[in-house]
Amino acid sequence: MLSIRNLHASYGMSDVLFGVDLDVGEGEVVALLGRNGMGKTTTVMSTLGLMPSRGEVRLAGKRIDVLQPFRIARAGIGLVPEGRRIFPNLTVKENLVATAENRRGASNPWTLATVIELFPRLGERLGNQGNRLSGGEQQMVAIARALMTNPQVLILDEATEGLAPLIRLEIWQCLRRLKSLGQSILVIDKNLGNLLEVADRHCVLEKGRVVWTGTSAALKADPDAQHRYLGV
Ligand SMILES: Nc1ncnc2c1ncn2[C@@H]1O[C@H](COP(=O)(O)OP(=O)(O)OP(=O)(O)O)[C@@H](O)[C@H]1O
Repeated sequence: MLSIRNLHASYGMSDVLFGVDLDVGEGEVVALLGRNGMGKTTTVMSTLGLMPSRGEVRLAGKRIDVLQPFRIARAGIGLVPEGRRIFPNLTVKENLVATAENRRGASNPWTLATVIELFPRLGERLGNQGNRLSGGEQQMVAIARALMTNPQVLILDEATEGLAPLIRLEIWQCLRRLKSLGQSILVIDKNLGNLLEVADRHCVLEKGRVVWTGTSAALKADPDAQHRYLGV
């Protein structure tokens, strides 16, 4: 579904990614792992055309690295960004409908009604402004907003960062539900235990290079790699 080849990126003179290859198959959940500063967010930003980069990025077989950033998003990538970035002065409902679309004509598209079914709490908060929500509620809005673009691939950068334990559980449960519905997902998070349980495959970055890829079972069975690359 999403295929990234030989991705290079830099901030000014400083090179940060050195030929990253990454695949998310249809209906697959892939975790992008690595310690702080290894290039995870940069990979996401480059994939979305939000920073200068080079390499080949395909979505459902079509080159998207040649497109303008807003067209990349419209091509079918839904981003839940680090820090959520919901519109603070819009209500929950306005946040959700602002970018909603079903461009590819999904037969069972996400709508306001179905995202509220996924996150009932949002149904009670529809009229609240974004800046009056808890961190967990903001993350639910960010996920629901991305889903309402009916993306081919959903990308979550720091899926549960800074959230209360119970809300984290809800977010992991939501990801399991999305997986069961066949949603392709690329997820970044610090909680390896949850990622091992939810993700099908893992891709580990170290200093802007992919140093390990494999299934959850393979990563579980490789404490050496966990220790070396993730400091576990
Ligand atoms: N705006 C920036 N300007 C210059 N260098 C940056 C900038 N953002 C990130 N970097 C550098 O790029 C490298 C990769 O950062 P990136 O944010 O992609 O890492 P990450 O794996 O997502 O880490 P984290 O878990 O801390 O978010 C780091 O060395 C970081 O210092």
